[in-house]
Amino acid sequence: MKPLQEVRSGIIVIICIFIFFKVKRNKRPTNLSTISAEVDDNDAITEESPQFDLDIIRAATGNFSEANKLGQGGFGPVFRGKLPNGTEIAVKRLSQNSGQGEYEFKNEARLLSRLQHRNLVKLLGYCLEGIERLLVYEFVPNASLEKFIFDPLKRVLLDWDTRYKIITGIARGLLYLHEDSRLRIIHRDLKASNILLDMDMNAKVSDFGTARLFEIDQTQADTSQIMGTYGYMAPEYVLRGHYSLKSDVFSFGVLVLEIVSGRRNLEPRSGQDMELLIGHVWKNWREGNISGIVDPAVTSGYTPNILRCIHIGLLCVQQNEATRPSMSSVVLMLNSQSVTLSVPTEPAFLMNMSPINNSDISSGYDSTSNATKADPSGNKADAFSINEASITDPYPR
Ligand SMILES: Nc1ncnc2c1ncn2[C@@H]1O[C@H](COP(=O)(O)OP(=O)(O)OP(=O)(O)O)[C@@H](O)[C@H]1O
Repeated sequence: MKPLQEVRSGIIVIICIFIFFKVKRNKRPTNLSTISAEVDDNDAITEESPQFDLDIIRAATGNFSEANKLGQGGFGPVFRGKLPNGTEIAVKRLSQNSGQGEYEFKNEARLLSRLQHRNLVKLLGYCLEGIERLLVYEFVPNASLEKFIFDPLKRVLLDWDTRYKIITGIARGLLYLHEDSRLRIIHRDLKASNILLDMDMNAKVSDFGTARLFEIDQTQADTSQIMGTYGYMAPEYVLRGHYSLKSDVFSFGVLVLEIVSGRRNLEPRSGQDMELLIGHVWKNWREGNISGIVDPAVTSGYTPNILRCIHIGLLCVQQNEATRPSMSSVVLMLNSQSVTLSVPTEPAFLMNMSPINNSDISSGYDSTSNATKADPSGNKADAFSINEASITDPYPR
C-alpha cells in the first residue's frame, strides 16, 4: 500500500508542478517588454529593436547629406538612406536641443520597435552613440498626407476611394494604439504631416515622439507641458492641459474633415477673423450645404459614404469629450453602414481667437508645415473662446 501511496503523491506533485508552470507561462507580465505578446492578428511579433552602428547609418545616408534630407521636424531633420541589404530607410536625427532626453528617446525606440501594425510606420531600430541619437524607420515612399491633401495639384490625385482608404487606415492605426495592445498609447500629435502614405496610398501613422504610455487603468492625465499642434489639439488639452484617448479622437476628427474638404482646420488669413474648418463644416452641415464642405476635387458626387465621414468627423470634434466616440466605435461606424450614428452636438470650434494668438500663429509657421506647434514650455492659450451657438436643426436638409 505504501509504495502505491508514494506513487500517487508523486503523480500529484508532478501535476501540480506542471499546472504551476503552465499558469506562469500564460500569465502576462505588465511591463513594456510584453507588448509584442499583445499584438492582434494584423501584427507580427518583433524582437528587441536592433541598435544600429553609426557608421552604417552614415554610409546609408551619404553622411546625412543635404541631398538626402526628407524634411525637418520638430525634433530634428529626417534623412533618406539605403542599408547594405537594400532596405530603404528614413533616419530621424534628433537635435541636441530638441528637448528629448535619453529617456524619451529610448521610450520611443522601444515602444515603436515592439509595436507593429500595417497602419503604423515601422521603427527598424535606433542608434545612440556619443551625442548622436537616431531613429531608423522604414522608408514610406509617398511622403505625408499634408503634402497631398493641401496641395492644389496633388489633391486632385486623391479620389474619394483613396481618401476613404486613408481615413479607415488612420482609424485602424489609432485603434491599435488605443486599444489593441496591452499598453494604451495616446499619440498626442496626430496631424496630416504625421500620416505617411505608402506606395498604395495606405495611411501609416508616424511620429510617436509625443506618445505617452499608459497602463490599462491610467487612460488620462493632466500635464503642465502642452505638446501638439494648434488646429489639431482638443480644447481640454489646450485650455487645461488635460489629455486622454478622446484628445486623439478629436485630432482624428479634424483630420477626417480636412481629408473630406481638402482644407486645413487652421488656415491663417491675415487681417481677417479666423474661421476654423470645423466651424465651417458645422455651419454648412446644419444648413444642408454639403457642397460647401466637400473638396471640389472630389468628383464622385456626395455619396452616403462621404456624408457618413463628415458625420463621424463631427462626432469626433464635439466639444464635450465624453460624447466623442472611442476609436473602436469609429472603426465600427466606418465599417458598417448599418450602425446608426448619433446626432453630433456642437463642435469645439474655437472662434474669435485673440490678436495675440493670431500673430503667434502666423509667425510660428515653419517652411515645411503650416501647422503650428504648441509651446512646449506649457504656456496655455487662455485667449481661446468657445462659440456658444445652439443647435436648432442638426440634420442637413
Ligand atoms: N518614415 C518616413 N518615410 C518617408 N518620409 C518620412 C518618414 N518620416 C518622416 N518623413 C518625412 O520627413 C518629414 C519630417 O518628419 P517629422 O515627423 O520629423 O516632422 P513633422 O511631422 O513634419 O513635424 P513634427 O516634428 O512637428 O511632427 C516629414 O514631412 C516626412 O515627409
